[in-house]
Amino acid sequence: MRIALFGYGKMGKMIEEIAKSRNHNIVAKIDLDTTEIDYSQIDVAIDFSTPDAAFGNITNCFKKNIPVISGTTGWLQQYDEAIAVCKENKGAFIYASNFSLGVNIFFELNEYLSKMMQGLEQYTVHMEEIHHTQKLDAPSGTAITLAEGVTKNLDYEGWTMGNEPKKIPITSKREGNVPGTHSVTYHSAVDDIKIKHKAHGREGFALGAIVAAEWIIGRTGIFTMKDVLNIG
Ligand SMILES: NC(=O)C1=CN([C@@H]2O[C@H](COP(=O)(O)OP(=O)(O)OC[C@H]3O[C@@H](n4cnc5c(N)ncnc54)[C@H](OP(=O)(O)O)[C@@H]3O)[C@@H](O)[C@H]2O)C=CC1
Ligand SMILES: O=C(O)C1=N[C@H](C(=O)O)C[C@H](O)C1
Repeated sequence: MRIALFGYGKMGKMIEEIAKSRNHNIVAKIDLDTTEIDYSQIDVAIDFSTPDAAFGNITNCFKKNIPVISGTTGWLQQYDEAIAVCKENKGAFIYASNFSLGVNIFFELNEYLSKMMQGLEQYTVHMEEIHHTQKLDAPSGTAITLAEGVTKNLDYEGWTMGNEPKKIPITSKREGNVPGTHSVTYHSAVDDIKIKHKAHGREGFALGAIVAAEWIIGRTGIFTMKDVLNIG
């Protein structure tokens, strides 16, 4: 596959390493300073850039009929608009707040647990995410997906980083070089039930993005990692 990397930071570099080990070619590394892109050389675009850059990068690829794998978080207020551009151009797209196999299993576990907690009014849920200090967005995209998983089954209306009634509280911590730790806790007066995922590095995110890129070639439509991994 001829891959274009939109964003050549921590994730872009990790994806390059794993892509090469799977015999793919990196034909473009697009960063803030890039002035020209030769779209004719690209089979698939992988975007791990910034909240401000993602929408433009993704929709420009759709307009050039290039399938897109998007891992950038913090830009989802423009998600519906991006989907419209994708559909207009009969494109192919996967966005995931987290591409690792482990977190996608954790997403399923989170939904299953929230279903089990239905009717147990003595428990309240809260979430915590811990990431490195360079992270631009908070809460993490993964924490937002976890909160959305809980609201499917329990009587909460979204999430909050403060203390609002009916919303799931999310605490965001920024520490050193932490690649990503997420936990979901159900608290009662007598006990806590807690599930946790801890990434040891960025390899799992990068491998998942490449597996998604391999999978999307030749397909048209909007997909998720559930389609790619066939889990749940
Ligand atoms: N879905 C998932 O599994 C994961 C998602 N992420 C998300 O991916 C994103 C990137 O993370 P990470 O690699 O750690 O961040 P980095 O800051 O290390 O890298 C982002 C890169 O994007 C570049 N950039 C800035 N503007 C543009 C532009 N217009 N076009 C292309 N690139 C641009 C930055 O360049 P410069 O430094 O010059 O500004 C930088 O090199 C974040 O949103 C993060 O939350 C991260 C890990 C896993
Ligand atoms: O910025 C990061 O590093 C990460 N971002 C994603 C998120 O916001 O959930 C995924 C992962 O946790 C690492």
